[in-house]
Amino acid sequence: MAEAVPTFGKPWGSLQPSLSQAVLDAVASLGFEHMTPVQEATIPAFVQNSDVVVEAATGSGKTLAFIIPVLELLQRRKVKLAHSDVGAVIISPTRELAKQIFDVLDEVIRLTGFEYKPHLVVGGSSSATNTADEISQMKELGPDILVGTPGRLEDVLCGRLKHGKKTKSGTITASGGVRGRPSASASKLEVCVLDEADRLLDMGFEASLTAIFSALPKQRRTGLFSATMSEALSQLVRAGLRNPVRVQVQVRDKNGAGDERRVPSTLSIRYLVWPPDRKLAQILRFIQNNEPQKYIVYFSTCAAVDYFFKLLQRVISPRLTNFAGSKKALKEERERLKKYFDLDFPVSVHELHGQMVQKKRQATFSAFTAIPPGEAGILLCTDVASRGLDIPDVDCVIQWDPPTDPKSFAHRCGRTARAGRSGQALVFLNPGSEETYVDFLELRKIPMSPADYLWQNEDGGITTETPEGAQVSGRFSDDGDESNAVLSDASNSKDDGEDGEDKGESEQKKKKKRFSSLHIKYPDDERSDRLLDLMRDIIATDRSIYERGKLAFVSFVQAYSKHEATYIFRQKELPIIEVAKGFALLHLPSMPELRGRPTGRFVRYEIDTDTIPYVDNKRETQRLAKLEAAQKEKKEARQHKAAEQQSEEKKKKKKKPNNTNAWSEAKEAKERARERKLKRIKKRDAHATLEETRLLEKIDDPQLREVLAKDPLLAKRMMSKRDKSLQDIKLMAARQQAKASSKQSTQSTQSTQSLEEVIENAKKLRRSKRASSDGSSDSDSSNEDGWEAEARKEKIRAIMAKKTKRKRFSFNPGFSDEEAENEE
Ligand SMILES: Nc1ncnc2c1ncn2[C@@H]1O[C@H](COP(=O)(O)OP(=O)(O)OP(=O)(O)O)[C@@H](O)[C@H]1O
Repeated sequence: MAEAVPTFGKPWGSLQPSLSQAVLDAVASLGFEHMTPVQEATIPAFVQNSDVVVEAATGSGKTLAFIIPVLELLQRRKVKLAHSDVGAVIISPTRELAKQIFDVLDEVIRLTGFEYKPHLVVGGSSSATNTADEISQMKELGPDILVGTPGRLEDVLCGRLKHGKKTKSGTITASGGVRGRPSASASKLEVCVLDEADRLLDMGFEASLTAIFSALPKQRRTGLFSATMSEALSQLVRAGLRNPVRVQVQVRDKNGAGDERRVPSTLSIRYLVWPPDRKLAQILRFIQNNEPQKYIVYFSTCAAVDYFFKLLQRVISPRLTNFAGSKKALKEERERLKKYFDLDFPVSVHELHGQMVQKKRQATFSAFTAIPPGEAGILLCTDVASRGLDIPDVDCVIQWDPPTDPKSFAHRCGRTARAGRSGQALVFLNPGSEETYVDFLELRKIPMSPADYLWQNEDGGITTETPEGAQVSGRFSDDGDESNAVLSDASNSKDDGEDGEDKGESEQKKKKKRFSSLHIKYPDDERSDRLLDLMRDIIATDRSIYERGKLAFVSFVQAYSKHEATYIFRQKELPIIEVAKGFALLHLPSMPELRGRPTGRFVRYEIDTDTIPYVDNKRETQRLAKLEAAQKEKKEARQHKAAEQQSEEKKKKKKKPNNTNAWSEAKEAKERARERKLKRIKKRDAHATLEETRLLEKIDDPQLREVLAKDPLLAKRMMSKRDKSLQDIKLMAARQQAKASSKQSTQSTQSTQSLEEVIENAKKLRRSKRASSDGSSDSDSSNEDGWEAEARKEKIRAIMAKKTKRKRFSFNPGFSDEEAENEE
């Protein structure tokens, strides 16, 4: 059932089937004369035993759209519930929302006079004892309706896990688990409601929900409620609901005309595309420019909330308790701040995020809700407070940056303009691809229009007029071109050309203007810069803010990469230096995201960060003591290192002469070895000479002796016992010598000739010997030639050998082998 309905519907009494009188009286006591469209469409279907899936804008009255059917269905039961039986379960993703639903339910029950006992079942107890106490209290009470978060409801309805481990998503780990007894019985349950159902799945509660469903009877009514639906939710609908009635409430403008939208028609959403270092000044100017009202400012991380909470507390309401200095100094600081932020009404600052303990969260929520008219309040929070929270009279929602989950955008804005009241929302976008976010939301039926940039005059007054002569210095974006366009052309002419123009053309124009700001040079806002300088001065006096600032910036940059719409929020295009300036950082932290970015535009605050004190005296004393100890330790470590280095050097020095000794020793050893070798050579030479002399002495023939003396090699060969053929030569030579002595011949030549003859004869003799042994008489001239050549070679080798040092002892051991070869 999809219906297009106006903002308010029919009177409560017109509903069919009609509601019980007690319920009608209760809504009348609440001051609600008419149903809202979602109530009008949902209550009859739910009461008539249909499962329902309801999608309606924020603040449209969904809570009563399920609370009333829950009470009516329980009223229609014929059998009363036993003490331990639960008749209805309402599941919510966060504790705050569960508490809020519980409060509305409790109030309506009180007003109806029904005797149902509601009970709140949420996590957050700090100890097991507390949990045990809660369970025993619950058992004693015997509640009929449970309102809670999935994890704790699972414990109550399925039994608490005694052994084993539950994972974040509620499943039990492989080690298995043993559950205790359930604290309440759901076997008679009539109705189960899942509020912010898509969020329940987004937060990973699927396993817990499955466990809870398994403990509920199949014959029950189930209702899913949310302002946004997702594909996962459709799956859950298919799995857990039977023939559900779908209620989708479409919102049109106040006259019931125009385009369908997903946000209330009374909500005006604006965006501001400016460099991110102007956000803080814009927020303060926005507060100053309006009547006292309630603001919610959303940040993407807990650390950012924590930091800006501390900083704004100091800026907006500096007190002696959060100020390190004298009364006079505090007065002076207040005066300085007044120049940039001057209000004639009180403003309180509050924080709410998931890392705060439950008690503090609840206290903040109550304090912010209780801000009286005429006072302003700023609640800084994360998306923990984006869903379902019904804080009365929130006039404006500001988003420091768009949410990582685009679905949260409508929920954040929906904290204002609730139940027909008007409200404003403002979102800051960085120039560049983030401007596409406007079209992205338009496609999701969330229309936005551009906001005015607020300037501050020297007298402190706020204006939308760009100051005359505002300097346009440098280009903001690292990627932009050098176009001379000035932002005022785009931002301050948001309504230009709208009237009387064709819509399509106007859309084109709007888009063109938006994207043109990519290349726009932004006029300097000196007062915004001076305000940031003042913030830095403040931070430099308060260590707790300084430390939070670094964490906040790092967490912000890291969260930026987690945006689901990655094509819009590109880490590379994030103007990170301007973001750091906007966080009023004293210096840039070292982080990978800053690598390769031009950091020249960031001016480091001149301070030794060790000197930044904590305002809290006790903490500062502890820090100083720690610092001193650390410095002492550092000094000692330095001294120790220096001493180590010295001893190392000493050792090296000692080793050096040792090394020289070793080297010289080696040199000496080498020298000695060489000498020994030379000695050996000499000895061998002497021995060889002695040998030669002895051999020569054995030769009787003086001529031969003379020849052989000149050719020691030949002599050696002739004398060698191994060389039989040469022995023969010797004998032959002796015989020839004897014959020749009788003949007359010239002495010098004859002796040589006779030697040649001797050799020739020896050859002949050998040939004849071989021939006789072989039985062959063939002479072999080639053999003769080979022999001669060999003899000559031998002589040359000997001469060569003479030339070397080792001529006398280095007879080539292979020579005889070679000769033997030739012999063969
Ligand atoms: N019939 C009605 N007439 C006037 N005001 C109503 C009516 N029903 C509910 N309201 C008021 O409207 C406000 C928003 O209601 P509720 O919190 O139920 O909205 P919701 O649709 O659940 O919003 P969200 O999606 O943000 O959770 C509440 O302050 C509530 O008191």
